[in-house]
Amino acid sequence: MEVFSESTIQALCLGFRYLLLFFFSFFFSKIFSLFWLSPVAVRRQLRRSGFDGPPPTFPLGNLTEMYKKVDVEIEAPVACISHNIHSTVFPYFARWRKTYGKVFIYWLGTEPFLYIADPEFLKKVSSAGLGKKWGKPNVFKNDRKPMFGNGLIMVDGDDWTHNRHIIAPAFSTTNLNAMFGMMVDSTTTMLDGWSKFMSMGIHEMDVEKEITRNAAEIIAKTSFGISEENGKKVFEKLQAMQSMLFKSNRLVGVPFSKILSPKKSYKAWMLGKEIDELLLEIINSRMEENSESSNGQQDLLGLLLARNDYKKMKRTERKLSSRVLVDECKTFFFGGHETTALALTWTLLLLGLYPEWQKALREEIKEVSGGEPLNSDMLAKLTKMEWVWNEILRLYSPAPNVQRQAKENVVVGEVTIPKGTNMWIDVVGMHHDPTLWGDDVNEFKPERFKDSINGGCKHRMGFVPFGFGGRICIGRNLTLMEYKIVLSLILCKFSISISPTYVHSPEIMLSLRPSQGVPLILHPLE
Ligand code: HEM
Repeated sequence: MEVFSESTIQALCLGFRYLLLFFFSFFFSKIFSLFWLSPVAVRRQLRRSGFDGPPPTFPLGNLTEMYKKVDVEIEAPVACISHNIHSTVFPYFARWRKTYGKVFIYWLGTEPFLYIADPEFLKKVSSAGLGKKWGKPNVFKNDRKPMFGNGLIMVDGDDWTHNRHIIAPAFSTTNLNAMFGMMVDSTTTMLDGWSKFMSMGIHEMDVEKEITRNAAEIIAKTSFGISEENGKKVFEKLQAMQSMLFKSNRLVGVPFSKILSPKKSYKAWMLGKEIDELLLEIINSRMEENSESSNGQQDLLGLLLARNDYKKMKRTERKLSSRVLVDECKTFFFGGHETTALALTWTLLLLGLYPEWQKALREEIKEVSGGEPLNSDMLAKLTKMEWVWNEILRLYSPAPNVQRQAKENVVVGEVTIPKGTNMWIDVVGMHHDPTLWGDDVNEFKPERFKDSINGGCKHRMGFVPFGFGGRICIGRNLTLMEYKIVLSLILCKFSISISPTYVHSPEIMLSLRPSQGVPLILHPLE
């Protein structure tokens, strides 16, 4: 018996075809609108507001020009080290600035970015961005997910306010002082290793590697109470992921770019998963113990876990999920060691280059400590060291840029920045701008910070190594303390000079790093 007549079946097939056609048209029109029409509308609006920039192509935006190979002259070692690094690390920005000025639009794929190297404009943006108008760019949240997840550095809105409020007490003076001993111990162990090498006649070493490992150990112990062995595992995997995600040019902002490099995306995802599992194990065992760290003070993980204790929670508060806990740990593990290690590494390089400053710092340490072991009160008196610290953060800012995204239309002075527009604040560009700092902008002159916390910069927003506004770096006091401890201990034990094998070629790999390491020659002091 026939259930459907032939004509009914034909009508059903036709209907199905129309449905499919409708579905595909709808899907493609959505994609077209999302990745083409909306960006074009944003571009028109920005141009109407007076922002120009290099013309983008679809779907790469300006990536082709950004990734164009430039003949970077690997600088001659040591004798010709120049601190004029902006056009080396951001050649495309240096080029575009000549044509379009210090504020212009460029495109990462189909994502509009407002490039900013004008502190006055940044000031206006910053004061217009109170509340929740500015957040972190979705394109980076997605791209850097395996690295930071929804940790403090990436999260926005109420979640950011909530998490920052919980985390801030971990950086109180009491907690920082309690970390002092651990920082000294880790560093002393590292330096004992250096002394052993020297007793075997080995005087040259790549200090970047050593300092980075030490900084990772310090953050693992002080913030999470993690054993050296577990800390090392997390550290190695994070390093592998960083190199995978940021070492080569990628199609950030290009629609479906992850599908275009499936192997890389899969590897990054796998590494992210392995780190998450390791951290989850650590979190669970801390939960079983007690939310207090072993030495009685509340470290970062202790605070996060205590916050999750039902007995201490307010009725309106939400519990932090395991996902959030893992993401915060990842964020702090990475953010907490890499930048500090780089600041120290660049410092050692420059102290090798300017022995008069090495001598001045050594004398200051001697004067402040009177030959006694360092303590936290002494650190505050190391003022010349603080000038050097600031000058390093100016010339070789470990965080070379800061980004934001307009979460709604934002009025900045006379212009409206449309919702969805990203901002790229070129920290290196501002720190090397002669109109802000004078003709000696590319010289190493720590004394410029002697009488001014801004180093004599003509605009207070021209020096922003730790970002600005409410989202200023939460770890800035911790990092300065670690910097002073590690540097003091090194300078008291060794003299530093630069190895003739050193090649000066700073590169951006998320942070600003020496691409070929920093081989130094060390000698024990009498
Ligand atoms: C020389 C060392 C450091 C530099 C140059 C540095 C730089 C920065 C910058 C520029 C920002 C602002 C990012 C933005 O606004 O988008 C930031 C935020 C942050 N930093 Fe640091 N940082 C350093 C050390 C540290 C340390 C030691 C930690 C942790 C122990 C840390 C944790 C964070 C976190 C969690 C944020 C996000 C804060 C928020 O959005 O509320 N940083 N850092």
